Amino acid sequence: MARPRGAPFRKGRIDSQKPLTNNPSNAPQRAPISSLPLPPPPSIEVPKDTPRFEELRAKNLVNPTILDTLTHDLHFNHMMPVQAATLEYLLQGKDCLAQAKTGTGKTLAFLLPAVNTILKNRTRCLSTLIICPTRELALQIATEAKKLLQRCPQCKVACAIGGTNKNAEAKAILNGCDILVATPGRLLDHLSEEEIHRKLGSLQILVLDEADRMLDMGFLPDIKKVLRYLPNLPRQSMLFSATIDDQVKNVAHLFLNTGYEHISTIPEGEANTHERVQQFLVTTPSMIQHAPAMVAVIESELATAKLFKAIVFAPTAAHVDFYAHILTAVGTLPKVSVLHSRMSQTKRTRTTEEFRQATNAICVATDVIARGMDFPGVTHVFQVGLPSDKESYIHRLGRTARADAQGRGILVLSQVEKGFLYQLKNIKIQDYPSTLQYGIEDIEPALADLDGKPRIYQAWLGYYKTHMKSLRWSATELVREANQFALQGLDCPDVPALEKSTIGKMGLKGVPGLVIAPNAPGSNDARRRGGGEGRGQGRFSKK
Ligand SMILES: Nc1ncnc2c1ncn2[C@@H]1O[C@H](COP(=O)(O)OP(=O)(O)OP(=O)(O)O)[C@@H](O)[C@H]1O
Repeated sequence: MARPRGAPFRKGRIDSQKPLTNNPSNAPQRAPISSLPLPPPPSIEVPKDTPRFEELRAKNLVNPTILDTLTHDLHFNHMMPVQAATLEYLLQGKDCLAQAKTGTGKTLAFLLPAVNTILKNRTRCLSTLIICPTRELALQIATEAKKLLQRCPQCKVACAIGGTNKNAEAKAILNGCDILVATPGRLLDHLSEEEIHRKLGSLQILVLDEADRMLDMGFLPDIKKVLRYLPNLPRQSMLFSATIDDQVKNVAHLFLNTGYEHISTIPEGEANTHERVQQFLVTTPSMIQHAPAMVAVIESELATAKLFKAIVFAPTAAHVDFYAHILTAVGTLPKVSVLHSRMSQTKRTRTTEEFRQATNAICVATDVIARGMDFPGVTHVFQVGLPSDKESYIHRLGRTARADAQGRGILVLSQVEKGFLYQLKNIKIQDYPSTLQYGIEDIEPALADLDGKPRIYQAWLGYYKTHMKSLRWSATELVREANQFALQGLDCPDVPALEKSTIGKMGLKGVPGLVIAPNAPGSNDARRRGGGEGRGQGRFSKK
């Protein structure tokens, strides 16, 4: 049963073994987070049956300086399986499409051959172009490349990502860099400048990280445009991802030389999530309980965890702000931060860095950090509400249990969203083992000072509109659910009004239950037609 309406926000009270009662005095006592001893981060255990990097020295395949960096500075001794499977092949300059589970060292698998080529035939021109989907990932890859090149200060790494000073980026490229790590949009901006375009004139290596994302319908047109800018010279191309779909296989030939290898370290039919990640499902009666269920399951996990560094994934930036507000209001949880694309790049980069350094923390985020991000020591991944697709589920989950560490993944879905589980065949997800008690009343005090409710409502509507088919909802049902979410889940006094143009863009024109913003052209028309679309007319308000 939920906390009585209006009672104070519950604090740290879930016993993962026992159901809760309403009485806060029954809540198990937990030491404040700040007083918990902090064990060291999980150690990285690389399988010992893979070859050692030193074997590449004996075979004279890698520049000795790079090998010294790997083994002495970075303390990498044994290869990870994907490195063992691809390195010798890639070090010979061949092309490949490579697939390996999340967090298993794909970055080094493409960086090592790239860096080796740079040192072998340094042209003083841009030699390697690495394209990836997000700014954070580009910055991370650039950092990894710099680590690998730490004994070669003459080699430079630059980034071209959106949201930053374009002139400063252009200057770094024009001053001479060996590796450029870029996101597609900003890269195209730069390439339209003749001088920068010329810098790619002797490109030797092209890498598409998160290849399935880079080659999906969203990014493919831009990537094809980039391809047109590249010199018509022999080059080595490498495509890497944890998930490779048919679309990638269909278009891979546009990027890879004929005869390329498709190397996968995931056996046919095996799930591409790790056995090391225990995966659980929390089912809520409806979507309005997503937020209170999230609080309850986080508290439940926290009660038994020695360390708690969690990412909470939410469908939209507005959901992220909403969930972060609710989690912050609990008061007893580790520090909560947010990451989404509506933030300034400076803030995004600072938050990413702080979360990277943290040992006990919660980061609420959109898919902006779902792929590739290597935050050390993430113990839990929570996914609240429908993930956009199976790949998103897998990549988000892959933020924990990296490089052989352990982790837990918890998916919170409402009854109506559970059809999504059919997409996750081969992936073992158990029902959450403890009884959780929660109700919308639990979060009501926090809802009272929640800003931007209309924005959250609109984002909810926009997100679930794209999933109507899988939810088997008509437009009317979608709006009915959205309105219930606004009135009960967000505690709005009335259904928030939407601009007529927004309704049109969503393809929801004329759907009953929507409220058109007052003064917007059309709202009066709608009333004249007897559509009942005015704000707070009773039909769509609480009272
Ligand atoms: N041979 C190695 N020995 C020890 N640690 C390694 C080795 N190779 C990579 N790592 C570490 O493993 C972690 C995960 O690597 P990486 O980020 O490259 O994974 P990934 O496969 O690219 O993941 P994703 O699919 O999420 O993009 C990193 O912290 C990296 O430094």
